[in-house]
Amino acid sequence: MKEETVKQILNHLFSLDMQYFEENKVTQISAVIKQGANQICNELRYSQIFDKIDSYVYYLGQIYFIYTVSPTILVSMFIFSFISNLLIFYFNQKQSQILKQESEESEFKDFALDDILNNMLVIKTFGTEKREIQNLCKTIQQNKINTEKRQKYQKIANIIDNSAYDIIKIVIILQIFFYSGLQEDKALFANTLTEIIGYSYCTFTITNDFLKIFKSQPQDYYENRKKYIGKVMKLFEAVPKIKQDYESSLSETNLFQGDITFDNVSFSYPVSNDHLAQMNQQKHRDEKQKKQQLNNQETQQTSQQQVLDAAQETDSNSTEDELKQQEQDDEDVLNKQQNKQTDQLVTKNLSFQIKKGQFVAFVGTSGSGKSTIIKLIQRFYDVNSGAILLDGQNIKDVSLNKLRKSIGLVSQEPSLFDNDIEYNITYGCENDKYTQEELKYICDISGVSEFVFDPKRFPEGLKTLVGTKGTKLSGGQKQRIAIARALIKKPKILILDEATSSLDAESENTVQQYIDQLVGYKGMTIIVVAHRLSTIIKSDNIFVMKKGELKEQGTHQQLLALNGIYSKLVHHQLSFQNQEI
Ligand SMILES: Nc1ncnc2c1ncn2[C@@H]1O[C@H](COP(=O)(O)OP(=O)(O)OP(=O)(O)O)[C@@H](O)[C@H]1O
Repeated sequence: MKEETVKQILNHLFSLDMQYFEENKVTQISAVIKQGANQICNELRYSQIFDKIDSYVYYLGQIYFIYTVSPTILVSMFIFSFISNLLIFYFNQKQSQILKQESEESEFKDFALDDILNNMLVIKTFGTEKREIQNLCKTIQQNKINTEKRQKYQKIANIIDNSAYDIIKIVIILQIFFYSGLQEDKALFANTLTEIIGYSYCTFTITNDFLKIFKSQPQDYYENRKKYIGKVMKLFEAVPKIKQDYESSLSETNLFQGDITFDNVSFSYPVSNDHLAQMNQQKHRDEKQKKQQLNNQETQQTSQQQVLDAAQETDSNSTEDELKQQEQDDEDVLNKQQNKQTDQLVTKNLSFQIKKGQFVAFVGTSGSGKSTIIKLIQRFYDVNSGAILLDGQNIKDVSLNKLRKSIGLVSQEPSLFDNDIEYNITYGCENDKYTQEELKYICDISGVSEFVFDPKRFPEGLKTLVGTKGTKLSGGQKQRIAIARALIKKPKILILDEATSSLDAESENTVQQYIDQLVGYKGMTIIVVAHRLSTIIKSDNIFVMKKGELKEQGTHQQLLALNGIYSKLVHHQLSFQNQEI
């Protein structure tokens, strides 16, 4: 049941576009899935209460019997059952309030722990181990206090639960003795004693179930439901702006050939929910300030000139009208911005062409939009205006699967799966469709063979486990595995997004040599985003970006001769390197 729920959630997650994952923390999504799946399963179990209809029919018979013997006994049984159940629910409620807090804290503790593990390097560099331990201990301590409190309430609820049933029995016995004193047929009355005591559980169970539906437990239950299932439902409310079609399969011949055209492309990032929330908060703060100012203004005006009251009132009314109008305008702007883009264009009227088999590079200052262009080519986002064409087809009109299968990406910090090297390299091969010769060849051209087949350092060869996020490998090794992983899927376009910029000079040189050898490989188009200009000197075309605009383009020599932005960048880097030396 749980697997099915998790599967449905994951299916939905995979249907969402990259924007969702750029806006939401991975750890939070993971917690929602885990807790939400549990709650959904509980809900399904809870609905089994309605399966008890049979038992209720049976209880009704028992109630009727007690009623015929003595309605007073029946009423007193209900009253006692009701009171004791209320008490039990009260303590259960207390318990679950704390449980809720406890689970929030434990969720927070998990995030804190994840954060520590993900930032181990930063913590060690800054020497903040002690502070991290103290912070985590504080959370754990608070968690412990709440657990103790919850256990106390649990004990009280258990005591009442156990004794309530006995108290009801005593009450029945006392009442029957009282009645038997009045009844003539004492023997008959005594006979019913055992039967009524035997039936006493029915009022207890009925009131308990009744309260479960209408009183505190369902409330707590729905609280939790709101908390976790609500979040899961919210997750299901998220709709992809770009439909994902990861299920369709394609043959290699159907892939794009690698001609890319940007035709007057302008783009700005969509407004994120966080940003919207911030804007809302700012809007409320501004409103408050305006109202305060308006009040001050009114008080001042009244005390200064009473004669002009009437005229002033008109004025202040008009100010109020203006304020209302302003508020309305603000709201309109906010509404318009929902599901819309920010005003800040990240690329502006961008037009260029990349021909099949070319080796091109994007350079420019930080924030000039280079990585955004890469995201747009992969259609992680849709453009505001203009069009991106692949082999002459607008990418909006083609299958996303075909687009993504045609592209191999190597990013700055490639993420590897906690498995062996072979698994990571062949990750993109559908149904393990690859031969050992193919794998060996890919390892050779990507530079993986250079280290992986060294029996001293890698006795397990391709079966060497890489560790979580590839921690057992160096940056250069990880990068070469990422290149091999991209190449084995035979992409028509290979994108290297600052693939070597986080490496040291030596590793960068090694990786760069292998990248250089790939130029012209099977007519593959190679797009490089580079900071170090020495790595792109041989490219067929260099696009120079500044503040989202394409300022220059040409070969290294042509751009140097132009003596423009590129030439300045080159000289800047050269003087910087000389200084370093
Ligand atoms: N997911 C995002 N949401 C909103 N704005 C973004 C997002 N990603 C990037 N930006 C903004 O878009 C602009 C261009 O960023 P981009 O990453 O494309 O630049 P870049 O040239 O690749 O920079 P760098 O060389 O530093 O990596 C920047 O102003 C950046 O703040």
